[in-house]
Amino acid sequence: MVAETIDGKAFAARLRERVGEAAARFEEKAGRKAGLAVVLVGEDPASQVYVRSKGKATLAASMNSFEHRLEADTSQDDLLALVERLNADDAVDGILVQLPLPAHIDAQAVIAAIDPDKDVDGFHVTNAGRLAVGQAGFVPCTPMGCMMLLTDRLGDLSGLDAVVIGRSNIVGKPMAQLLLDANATVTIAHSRTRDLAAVVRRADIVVAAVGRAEMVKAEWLKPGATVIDVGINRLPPADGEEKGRLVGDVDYGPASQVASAITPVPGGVGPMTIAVLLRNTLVAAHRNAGLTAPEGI
Ligand SMILES: Nc1nc(=O)c2c([nH]1)NC[C@@H]1CN(c3ccc(C(=O)N[C@@H](CCC(=O)O)C(=O)O)cc3)C=[N+]21
Repeated sequence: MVAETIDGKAFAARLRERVGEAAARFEEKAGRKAGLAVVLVGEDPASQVYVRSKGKATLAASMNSFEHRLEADTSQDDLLALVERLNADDAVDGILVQLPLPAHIDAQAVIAAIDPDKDVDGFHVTNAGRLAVGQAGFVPCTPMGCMMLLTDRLGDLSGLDAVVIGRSNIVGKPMAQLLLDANATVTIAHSRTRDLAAVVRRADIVVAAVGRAEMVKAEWLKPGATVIDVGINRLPPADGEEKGRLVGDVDYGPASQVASAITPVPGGVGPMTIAVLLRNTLVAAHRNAGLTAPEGI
């Protein structure tokens, strides 16, 4: 079997297009643009790349982008004060504080300071709680993007066996909850799981979110499984390369001979994360303006 590639990049481009059209209609109705504030502390090169691409995508979708770049030695109090200003700013519908933060800052305290109704990352405990009990709120962008790719590909997920590898608050746990809400039978595997290969072998759906390059092997997969690879890992440079290749958590080449469909890295889940962030921001804008968010974005 040769797996079909799930083109997250193309799917995300279509989603951004729809969000952009809806954002233009929002501007007509509300008399202002939707706005996303992104806060970056320090100079981590990878974070700078992400922040730049988020800013570009936000402007391209007819929304305002407010970028706040702070020195690496910014105090927690100064960062909290900025978050408070953004909470109070009516032009700001969504707030994203880029993670990871420098070690001297308590990331949980910063996330807790964000108004839950501007928390377009869905990281605030209020939104985690809303997801856990089935109330409307913001769902973390990466798992939401994975769900869109899965339902687009498979339709109804009822009764399917899903294995999520990884239990982070940002991806693994919310991913498992979304799959459960879609009536899949969900297993969360992690570093202490005994016989991971046997657990993965049962799965119709495998979501890999461990952050270890090419860890999930083709031999572990059930033939015909649908594989969503959340990992983005940079390999050490090979001979003659300046930078190492980007690879996922799944050993893509061999796995694509066993799976029926698989997301590539890059071009899979990553672009979906940004597209869902824009969607969440537009939903926040409608709520903040007292308007109902359109269906189907
Ligand atoms: N508060 C917060 N929210 C986040 O959502 C958040 C964050 N902090 N910190 C960093 C991670 C990482 N992240 C990515 C988003 C898009 C791609 C993406 O579009 N990747 C492309 C290109 C990869 C490349 O070439 O570097 C791809 O996979 O095809 C990747 C990674 C969001 N994050």
